[in-house]
Amino acid sequence: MTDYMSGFGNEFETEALKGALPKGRNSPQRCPYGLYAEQLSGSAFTAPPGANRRSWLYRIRPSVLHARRFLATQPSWWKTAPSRAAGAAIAQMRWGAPALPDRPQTFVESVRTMTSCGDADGRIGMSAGVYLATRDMEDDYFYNADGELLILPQQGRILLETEMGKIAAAPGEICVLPRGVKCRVMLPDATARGYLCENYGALLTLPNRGVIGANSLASARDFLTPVAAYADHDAPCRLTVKWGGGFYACDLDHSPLDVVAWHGNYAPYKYDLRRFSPVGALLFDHPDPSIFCMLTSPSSQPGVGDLDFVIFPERWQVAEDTFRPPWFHLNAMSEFMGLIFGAYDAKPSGFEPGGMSLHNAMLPHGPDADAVASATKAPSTPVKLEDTLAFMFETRLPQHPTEYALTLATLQTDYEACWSALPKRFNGTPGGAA
Ligand SMILES: O=C(O)Cc1cc(O)ccc1O
Ligand SMILES: [Fe+2]
Repeated sequence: MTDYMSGFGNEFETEALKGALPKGRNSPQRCPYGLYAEQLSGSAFTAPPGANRRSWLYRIRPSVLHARRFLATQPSWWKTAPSRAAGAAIAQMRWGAPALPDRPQTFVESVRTMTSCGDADGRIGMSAGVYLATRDMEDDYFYNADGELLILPQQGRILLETEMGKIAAAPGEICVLPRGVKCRVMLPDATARGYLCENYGALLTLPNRGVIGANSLASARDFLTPVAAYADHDAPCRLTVKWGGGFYACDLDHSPLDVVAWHGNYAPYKYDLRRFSPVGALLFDHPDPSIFCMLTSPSSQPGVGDLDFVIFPERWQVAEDTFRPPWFHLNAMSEFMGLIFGAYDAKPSGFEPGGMSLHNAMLPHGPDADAVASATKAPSTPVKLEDTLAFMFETRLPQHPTEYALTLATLQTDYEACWSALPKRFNGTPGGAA
């Protein structure tokens, strides 16, 4: 049912009907099968090679027939930067996993933004949040004009039916839906919970590996883009568009997922995070987490991410005479974290699968008292961190929690207590207290 092509940012071509792709040109006088040719630009027409992204879609009806009059729909929990909730104090913050709603909500209706930063209109920054879906988007379609969506299933699979093909994703996998690509989200397991990052800035891309070289981390060949799949379905439905932070809907008389063939380098994709090949400390010390960056949205500052998507996968820890968990630190960038499964070494308890934390720019954080107690005594033998998958959305911009985040029932109001049992070890002797 789902089939994929491999590679990252390739020039793909795919047709659901043989001969549907025009040969050797993009916009012939008449397209095969009477299809309409439509270009979807993911970058300025003039963007340099490497950054220039666009695809040609051959569809049953052009998108202008999808866009009747759009009417503003009701406000949602899906917030867009700039947006600041009143009364947010500076604090390290942590939340338990949010519960699924007890009423039916589609993927789009169920998005709850936790933090946002930058400015969607300025094409800078991101938002981080969750989806808590309990209903298929049967006659509901959606596209996001404000940014690309990075979707991380945490509980329950999703079937992301896009106009460029279908993506099936389970916990442990991610998918990316580019700005402007129409979709609906179906729930093979009836409900689905996961994390969502909306990237307003430059398209996510593979980070520079620098001295690591041409291999390791995420490999281009492990990214999967769906083959063309279309619906020739004439029935009433609804298209919702997120544009400039607002939501607008229009009625349609046919499915907008009607692309029979397409070619180009702007398309949705998925990636299995278990394919990531981590590189780490082989002798001593805990390196910076940037070694675990799997995708980045570069900013105008060289080497600095508007958004770095960093994962903490299963791996061996072998460093000798080293405090192995993350160190105490203050970061110029801000860190939103989530946990897909297992436990995170800096927070052996309290940070639960489906939960979240926010360690904002220049706010101190690090391993909790329990992690420190065990890691300072653990033998320096090789240890495998197994059955664990945490991630971080790291951005150069400070993140602002939403009203939803500040009032969520699972907000751990005593989070900072996880450090309060850290003992004073200094006692004037070189060995310190035992
Ligand atoms: O704060 C965190 O838990 C994330 C993190 C992990 C790490 O190994 C080093 C730095 C860092 O911010
Ligand atoms: Fe950190």
